[in-house]
Amino acid sequence: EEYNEIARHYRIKETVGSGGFAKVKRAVHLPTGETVAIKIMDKVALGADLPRVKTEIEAMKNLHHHHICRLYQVVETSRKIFMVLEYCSGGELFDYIVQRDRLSEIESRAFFRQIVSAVTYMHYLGYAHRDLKPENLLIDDEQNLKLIDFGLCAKPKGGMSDQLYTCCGSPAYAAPELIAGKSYMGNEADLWSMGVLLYALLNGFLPFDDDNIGMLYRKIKSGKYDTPDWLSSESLILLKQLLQVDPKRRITVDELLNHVWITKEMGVPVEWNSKYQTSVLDDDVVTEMSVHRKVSRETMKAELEKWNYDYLTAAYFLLLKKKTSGRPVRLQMTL
Ligand SMILES: COc1cccc(Nc2ncc(-c3ccc(C(=O)NCC(=O)Nc4ccccc4)cc3)c(OCC3CCNCC3)n2)c1
Repeated sequence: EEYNEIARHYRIKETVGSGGFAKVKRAVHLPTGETVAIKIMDKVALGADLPRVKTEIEAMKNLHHHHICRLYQVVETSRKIFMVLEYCSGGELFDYIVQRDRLSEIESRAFFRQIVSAVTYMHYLGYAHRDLKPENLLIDDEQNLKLIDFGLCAKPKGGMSDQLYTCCGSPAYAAPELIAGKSYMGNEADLWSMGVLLYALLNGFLPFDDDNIGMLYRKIKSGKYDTPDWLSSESLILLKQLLQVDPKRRITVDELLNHVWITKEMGVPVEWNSKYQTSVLDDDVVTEMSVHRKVSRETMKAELEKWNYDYLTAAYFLLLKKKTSGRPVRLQMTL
């Protein structure tokens, strides 16, 4: 009976992944036919971590970016929290790299620019991610990356490093100042993780790796890593600026946006502003929904502008997604 409300509008399919507190299932939004991901969390299992989920949900309501996984709807029952999220049909960037051994500099640059766009957007809104790694970067059906935070680690800037031990998995992407237990700036730590990510894209393996956690920490703090001969000199320069052990000497997002490696063959700096403008409601979608619900456009607009993240918000975002993908803006069965 916990699934009744969610089952009214979604047909639940297979599990696509599970992590500490959550299980993620693929599902179909029945009124639009669109595929979504539903993250299911058990409130009892979450225990003291329940407030973190609420924080994350509020954060996601403010994070509207084409390279950040979108939240469509939240359903809370007595024992469960369901987050209806954007589904990425290409799976994890991690698997994509593993399948190809390593990516070319051209493909690495295309992906890395999207990561820079999403992270810069977050930082400008005052958020740090703290768990940037290929498992938290998903590929959508247009080969675009979508940043997620599966481990409930996204926190507003600044924070204690105990977050790392309690919620973030492998420290292979963690900045030296973070694992040293010092207080640290979330955005500086994100820049380090982006260095580890770029290294993983270009090489197909990690700059700092060891089965022994103590050895791994020593390698991270040393800041020394192998430089295979396929790396270009510009790649080496950028990696050196990102994987700077001293956070105060590390490159900043502003310097990253138009870095010579980032703009090479692209000609333009990274555009980090969001392509989504949620302030103005889309007329076609409002029309389809008001006709379907047999209410006036004004009534439907007023309802949508509450942004309750209920089934109306989900229908709106999913119809809008259909429209931008060139599919008909049509609602099927009763909404
Ligand atoms: C094709 O085969 C496949 C194979 C695999 C996956 C897919 N697709 C597919 N699509 C969508 C998801 C998903 C999206 C968002 C969230 C989430 O937790 N959002 C919350 C969120 O993003 N906060 C946030 C973001 C930025 C800043 C602040 C907060 C959770 C899951 C998924 O998950 C599967 C997991 C499995 C374990 N590793 C991580 C992904 N998988 C498809």
